[in-house]
Amino acid sequence: MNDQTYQIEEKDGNRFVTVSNASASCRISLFGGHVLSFIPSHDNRDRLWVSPVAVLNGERPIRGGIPLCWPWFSDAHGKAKGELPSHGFLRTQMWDISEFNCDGTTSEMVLTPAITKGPGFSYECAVKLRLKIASELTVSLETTSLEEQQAFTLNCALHTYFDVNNIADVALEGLAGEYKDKLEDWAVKPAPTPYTFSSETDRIHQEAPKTLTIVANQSPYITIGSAGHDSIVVWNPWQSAASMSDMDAFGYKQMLCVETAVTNGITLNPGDIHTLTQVIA
Ligand SMILES: O=P(O)(O)OC[C@H]1O[C@@H](O)[C@H](O)[C@@H](O)[C@@H]1O
Repeated sequence: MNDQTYQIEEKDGNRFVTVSNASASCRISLFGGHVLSFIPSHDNRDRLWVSPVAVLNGERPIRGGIPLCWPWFSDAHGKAKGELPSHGFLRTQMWDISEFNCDGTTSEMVLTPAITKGPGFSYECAVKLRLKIASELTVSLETTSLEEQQAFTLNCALHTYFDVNNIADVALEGLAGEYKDKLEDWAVKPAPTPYTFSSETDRIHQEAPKTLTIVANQSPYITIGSAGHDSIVVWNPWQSAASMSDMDAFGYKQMLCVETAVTNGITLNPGDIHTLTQVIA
């Protein structure tokens, strides 16, 4: 293993990995297998947002970066709300680095979680998070069924918080068709055109385009590629941020979650591999 181009810092009971190469740098919390920043060298601007008051010591999920949702999305775990953790249990456990390679301009890292079974999910499987850090960041959450006979179904998401500087200047391009509005009891509505933001937003889009663009001040700023998904989730808590202990009251102005997700269930037969990928360019 070439460990010359990443550093590990231990802090508050957590471990943070910084990967740097000629193209970009990327910081990862091993608690959650959670990408915290992605900074391309050409403009030195972080494409990801982390709340200034995020809890990073492992006591709760990290508000910002790329939380991993698995094996269920939100509270869709089949039990009463609150009985099992929102978004599953990958984002609240320690991960290990199992592979690393760097050729100077591209770094590839594979992370593995300690636990893949728990209350609410009892199937045999292996999970890997593959990161490719270059001028683009490619994040792939891979699930392999190790079951011998039975099939199982899961949901998952790359719940990315993009740093948008000022939400009032932002439009999201590429979404069409209908979405389910969590804020209005899952009412089905058409995607707005233009897709801008002026209030709390919590939507599951049923059309799952491969490419979306975050436009800032009428210029394309971030391109989001997606694969292995059936939905796109768009979330901004707006003033509800004021009631979140790990977000400041105006934090919503700087962030937009655009999540590459499976929310309708993917069924894996024995030996099947599912890969959910997001590419941030
Ligand atoms: O606070 P959490 O568990 O990280 O979830 C944040 C948000 O995540 C989004 O994906 C959900 O659609 C929202 O309903 C939820 O509030």
